[in-house]
Amino acid sequence: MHVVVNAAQSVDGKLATRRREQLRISGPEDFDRVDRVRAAADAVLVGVGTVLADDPHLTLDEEDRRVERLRNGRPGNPARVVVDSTGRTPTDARILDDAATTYLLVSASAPPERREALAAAGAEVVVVEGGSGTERESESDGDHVDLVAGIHALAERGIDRLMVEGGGEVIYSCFAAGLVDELHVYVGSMVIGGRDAPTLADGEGFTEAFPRLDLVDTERLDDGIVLSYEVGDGTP
Ligand SMILES: NC(=O)C1=CN([C@@H]2O[C@H](COP(=O)(O)OP(=O)(O)OC[C@H]3O[C@@H](n4cnc5c(N)ncnc54)[C@H](OP(=O)(O)O)[C@@H]3O)[C@@H](O)[C@H]2O)C=CC1
Ligand SMILES: Nc1nc(O)c(N)c(N[C@@H]2O[C@H](COP(=O)(O)O)[C@@H](O)[C@H]2O)n1
Repeated sequence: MHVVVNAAQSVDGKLATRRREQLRISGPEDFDRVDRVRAAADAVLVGVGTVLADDPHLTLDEEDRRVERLRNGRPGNPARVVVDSTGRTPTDARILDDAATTYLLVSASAPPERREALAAAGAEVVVVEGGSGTERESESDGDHVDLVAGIHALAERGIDRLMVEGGGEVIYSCFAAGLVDELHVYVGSMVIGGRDAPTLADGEGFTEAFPRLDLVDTERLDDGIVLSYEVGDGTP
């Protein structure tokens, strides 16, 4: 599985305001780049925090890209994935419409009535049991979905290239589990501020063994810049 993380942040590293409302940091050129990255992916993943805050759709904007995917024997839109331990995704969330397959990765503790309600609303509910048996070590804290096992479950469903769009909690967990291969960050020319505003990587934070990144490209788009990294093996 190849995992690409993409997000947009302010110069001070925030993904949104302290109110956690959706904020357009990217401009049209960057949103077009994001659409290209989505089009190349088999699935786009977000955390339930992003679903609750943004009610995203996570489909392609550009019809030509959908047509090209269909011509190549792929679904018109990439699948959508939400990591949602207890099934908090609202049953009327936009992500549950029929524009694409939507996998909800829940943990074994998700109440059966929530699983049933979400399946009835159109989700493919996948109960992720901890311990994936892959070479990458499980980083589950017991409460959240075990991302390593979750990625394994997605791979079993034919997903080879996964785009992670956030938010900060999930991006941190992906790094902590050693799952990230590429990181693309759009830095918009703005300051958001706020100690409680979400950042690119929240969670517990690292105190050692910081993931090391190789800067492989920079591109000026709109009034900001895209920083593209490959993720190293942890050796400084
Ligand atoms: N500018 C940008 O590019 C983007 C901005 N955003 C913004 O980010 C904010 C949302 O981010 P954030 O609050 O961090 O939420 P996330 O989208 O990262 O979702 C976090 C939630 O996902 C669930 N989860 C399940 N498994 C895991 C796991 N292994 N690791 C971490 N989380 C897990 C948890 O809820 P539970 O315990 O219930 O399962 C957790 O609270 C919003 O304000 C949104 O607008 C979001 C995406 C992109
Ligand atoms: N790349 C990027 N730039 C921004 O400025 C953003 N606010 C986001 N947010 C992400 O995009 C999702 C919305 O997708 P839809 O337009 O609904 O398809 C949102 O949920 C964030 O993941 N991204």
